Amino acid sequence: MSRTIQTVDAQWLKRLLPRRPAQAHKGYFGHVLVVGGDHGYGGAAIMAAQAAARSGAGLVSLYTRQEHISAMLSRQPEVMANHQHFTTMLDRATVILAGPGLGPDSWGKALLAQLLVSNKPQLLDADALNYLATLSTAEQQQLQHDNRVLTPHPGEAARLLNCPTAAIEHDRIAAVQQLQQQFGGTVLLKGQHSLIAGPKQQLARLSCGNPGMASGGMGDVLSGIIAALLAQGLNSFDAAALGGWLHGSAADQLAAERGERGLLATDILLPLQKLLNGKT
Ligand SMILES: NC(=O)C1=CN([C@@H]2O[C@H](COP(=O)(O)OP(=O)(O)OC[C@H]3O[C@@H](n4cnc5c(N)ncnc54)[C@H](OP(=O)(O)O)[C@@H]3O)[C@@H](O)[C@H]2O)[C@@H](O)CC1
Ligand SMILES: Nc1ncnc2c1ncn2[C@@H]1O[C@H](COP(=O)(O)OP(=O)(O)O)[C@@H](O)[C@H]1O
Repeated sequence: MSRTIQTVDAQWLKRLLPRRPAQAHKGYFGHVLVVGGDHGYGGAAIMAAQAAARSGAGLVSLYTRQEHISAMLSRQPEVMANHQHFTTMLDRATVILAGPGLGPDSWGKALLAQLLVSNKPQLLDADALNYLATLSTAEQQQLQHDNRVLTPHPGEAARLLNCPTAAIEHDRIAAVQQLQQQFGGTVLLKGQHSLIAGPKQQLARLSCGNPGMASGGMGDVLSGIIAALLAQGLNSFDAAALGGWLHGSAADQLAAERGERGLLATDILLPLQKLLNGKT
């Protein structure tokens, strides 16, 4: 069935993120648990946690390798970082973000086996997607749920659909819809004019973003933004679409001020807070 393509714009922000109630406390805005950062990849998980904190989540925790804990705390002490008590951390979280820097090894796989069966809202990126691609169709179907966001780049999308990356890029609309049908929830297919397909036949396209964003860690920051929006109560489609718009619009502001070349993923955090609050 063909879906109408919606364009995400600033109106979505007004509609989906109204002013906070005056009596609000941190418990109103959810608790994101970031799971990632195997040896050598701590930065990805740290950037995702930092982006979630900067995007309005009430609380953010990070489960990672012991060697990354002090880097996280010195960079952003608001994040609760731990390398033990995974089950307790999973129980306390309201939203799970898994994948950035998680790696392909047994450490990450064991964590995924535990968290994928949770029915809490989830965002899966990077190595969590690569793991999903290794499961049988029956296992993939068993793990589907509507409040889950998958954020593949075209290389990851190709692994999920078991086809060449060129086939994804050849027909991105068909690819995002096929991913959504096969894996359920919402799928955001990254790249120029990212596409978002949701569980109720929704389809949206971003017109923001620029090639300055082609730098390592940019997707990790996107995952943190979307997870924070899930934590604030948005459904998977709205969180992915609005998160993608905030991410691309922040990058466009930076590119207009400073140019595209040399844009870094953590730079996105600078304009992000103003954008989130409707101040451009
Ligand atoms: N600071 C840190 O700690 C950082 C850590 N990171 C962590 O590193 C881990 C590996 O993640 P990754 O994305 O680099 O590896 P991977 O999926 O194998 O991609 C390479 C392959 O996929 C393809 N491909 C990639 N992008 C594509 C695109 N847009 N469009 C099309 N194709 C694309 C590409 O194909 P190529 O074009 O090169 O032929 C190549 O085959 C992961 O844990 C991540 O979280 C990163 O987040 C960076 C910052
Ligand atoms: N040329 C481009 N135009 C618009 N957006 C882009 C472009 N290149 C990259 N991006 C965006 O930057 C992000 C890159 O994510 P990803 O490939 O997962 O990076 P990483 O794995 O390094 O974090 C995605 O949100 C993608 O849509």
